[in-house]
Amino acid sequence: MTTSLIDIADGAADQPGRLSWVGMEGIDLPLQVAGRPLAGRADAGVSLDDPEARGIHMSRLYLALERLTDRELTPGRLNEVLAHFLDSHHGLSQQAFLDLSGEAMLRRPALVSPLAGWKAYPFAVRGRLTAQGFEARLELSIGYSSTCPCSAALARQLIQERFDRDFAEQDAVGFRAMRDWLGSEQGIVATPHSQRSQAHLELRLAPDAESLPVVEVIDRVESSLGTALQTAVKRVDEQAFALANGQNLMFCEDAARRLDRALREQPGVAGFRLRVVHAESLHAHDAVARSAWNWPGGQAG
Ligand SMILES: Nc1nc2c(ncn2[C@@H]2O[C@H](COP(=O)(O)OP(=O)(O)OP(=O)(O)O)[C@@H](O)[C@H]2O)c(=O)[nH]1
Repeated sequence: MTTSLIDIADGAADQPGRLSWVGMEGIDLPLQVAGRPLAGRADAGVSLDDPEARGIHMSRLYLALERLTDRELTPGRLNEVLAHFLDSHHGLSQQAFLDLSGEAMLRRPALVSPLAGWKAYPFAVRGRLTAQGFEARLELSIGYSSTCPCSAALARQLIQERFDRDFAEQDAVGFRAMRDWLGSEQGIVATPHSQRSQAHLELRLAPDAESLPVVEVIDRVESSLGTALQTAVKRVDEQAFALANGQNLMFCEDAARRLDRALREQPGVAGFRLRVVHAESLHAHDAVARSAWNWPGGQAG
């Protein structure tokens, strides 16, 4: 004889009331993003709109996540799972939520040498299914290098002053002497400071977006900044990186404006909010700039 298991979640609530979100946070979930498997995390929930119901059915949400594990993550698949959340909570819930996060691994080529290496890009995908329909957001954090334009100008000024001192006595400076001086630490007396910086993006995906534009956005951001963090590096790559930094001197305002312009043209993106953080080596606090376009409330903050 089998005993039927008591199910108190099916009973009435001690204290009736609606809840805006009920579910589970921090579920381990293998995902596939940018063509590769990764260790992901999921926060899955629904609203509890029946004020009398004691609880939702956590296991139904948990089991629905399984269909995300063996295929590339797409907005369509996110929508499917959210629809399943609501179908399995008919009469209880009218809104479904699913946040997925992890680190996308991309292989990035060196600047000059034929080498390549791996870079991890933290991401989150946030899906909502409500009476207004399906909405998906993609969040990405992308590291880059920024060299301070003010520091670069001040360093150039010091180099000029050093030049004045070293060559003031001479009417004409010979090519060879000048060349040697430019190649010496005694001549190039100062260098500008640069910092490892981060662009944090929140993107509203267009309703017709068929895929997550993870690689496309990362490529666009890195090419618009010009100073992507490198992976495998030989000296020839390091020299190219030094040139790229010198040709792309950036305050945080410059970086934010570049990204704002680049992301407005990104197919599949209907709006965004961005924040760039320059972890200054000049001082112990960060320089930060924010921007937003087609963002609910117009908020950049
Ligand atoms: N609703 C709810 N369930 C919880 C919570 N903490 C743990 N659970 C457990 O989650 C398990 C799964 O719940 P259900 O999905 O309702 O499981 P079930 O009744 O076997 O499955 P169904 O027949 O599909 O409803 C139960 O054993 C609950 O006790 C909680 O805070 N709220």
